Amino acid sequence: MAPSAETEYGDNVEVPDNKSRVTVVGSGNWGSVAAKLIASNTLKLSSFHDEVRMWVFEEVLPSGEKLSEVINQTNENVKYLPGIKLGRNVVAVPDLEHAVRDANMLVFVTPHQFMEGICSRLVGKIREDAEAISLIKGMEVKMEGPCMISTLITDQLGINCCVLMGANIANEIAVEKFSEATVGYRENKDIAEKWVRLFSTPYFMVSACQDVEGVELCGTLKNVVAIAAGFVDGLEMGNNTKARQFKRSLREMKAFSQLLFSSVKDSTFFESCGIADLITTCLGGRNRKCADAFARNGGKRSFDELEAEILQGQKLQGVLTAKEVYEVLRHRGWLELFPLFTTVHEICIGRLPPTAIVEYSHS
Ligand SMILES: NC(=O)C1=CN([C@@H]2O[C@H](COP(=O)(O)OP(=O)(O)OC[C@H]3O[C@@H](n4cnc5c(N)ncnc54)[C@H](O)[C@@H]3O)[C@@H](O)[C@H]2O)C=CC1
Ligand SMILES: O=C(CO)COP(=O)(O)O
Repeated sequence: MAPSAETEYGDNVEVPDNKSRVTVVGSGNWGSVAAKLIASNTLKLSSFHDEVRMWVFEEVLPSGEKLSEVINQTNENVKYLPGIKLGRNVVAVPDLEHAVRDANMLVFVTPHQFMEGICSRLVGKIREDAEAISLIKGMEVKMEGPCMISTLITDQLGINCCVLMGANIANEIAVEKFSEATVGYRENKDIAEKWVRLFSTPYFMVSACQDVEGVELCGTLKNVVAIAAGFVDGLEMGNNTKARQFKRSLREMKAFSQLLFSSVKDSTFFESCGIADLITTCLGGRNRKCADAFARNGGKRSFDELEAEILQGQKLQGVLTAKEVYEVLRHRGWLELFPLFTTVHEICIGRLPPTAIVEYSHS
């Protein structure tokens, strides 16, 4: 690893540090792959420090060892990404404050339901010049209305936040199968391009799109659709039914996004974050898998139970997002405009049977 300014020049000499330091906040399935991607690039790009800190929500493994210690010993996240070397320059850090201290590039990648708590712990603890990017697919619903995770980060921490979304099933990228992703940004194209450089590899092609809300809403809403796709699979309704759902869901995703933010562009739905993520998640994602099991069990086993059994600690985002979307729709009087989103939530909470997924509308 490159020597730090302190070891090279002695403690008393002020050396300007023009290099960026990256911390990944989160170490689940995608968090670990993101750390691996980034770490392969910080070694190559002279504008970044080699070391990538990865904050680990500490847990004790069945062996009695701490997850962060095992990651640092083996260079593998044995729980969330077994069998994949992260890169020796990835350092697992269980203390959140310590993980973010010194970093000017913060990559947030945790299940969305934990972000409010994480942000409140980070207030006053991060560098003032920090830039953030969120890889998190989800949103919060507050009294004032829906709040995207990038907005939560900006509002709570007072920093700019881009997003990175796409057709990105983490286990496939972990073994370096080709995929694309979209960085959504608000105004500062230079920052977006810096994120693009940090993530891009020959097997992970990233492009920038000036539509932060559109990109983030695509990533968020497709998780609701993946639940619907799982119901269709679990009921063995076939490909035509599933394709019909793609059609309907794209329409609802676009209408919902553009009702919330008139700035959302049509073209965003044709980027990796849009149609491509919708398809991959409905074919191979965790939300689809758990919803398939839910429908096969006739809705008699809860999503919480299935999530724990099937995902072994990884988290579903779609069920919670369906509830959050439903709250927005109900509050605004839009339920009837969004029959697919509405029906998904009503099936998840047991108000409707899984078969209702094709009964809601014949449009
Ligand atoms: N896994 C995938 O293929 C992809 C996931 N994403 C998104 O990335 C985000 C993060 O997902 P993953 O990295 O896959 O996580 P995951 O679902 O694999 O893992 C769950 C993570 O949550 C942590 N955790 C559990 N309880 C916690 C608590 N109370 N506070 C804080 N952390 C806690 C666990 O330690 C673990 O790191 C989600 O929004 C997901 O939609 C996006 C693209 C691909
Ligand atoms: O977002 C994803 C792929 O882009 C992963 O989706 P799941 O959480 O359903 O596995």
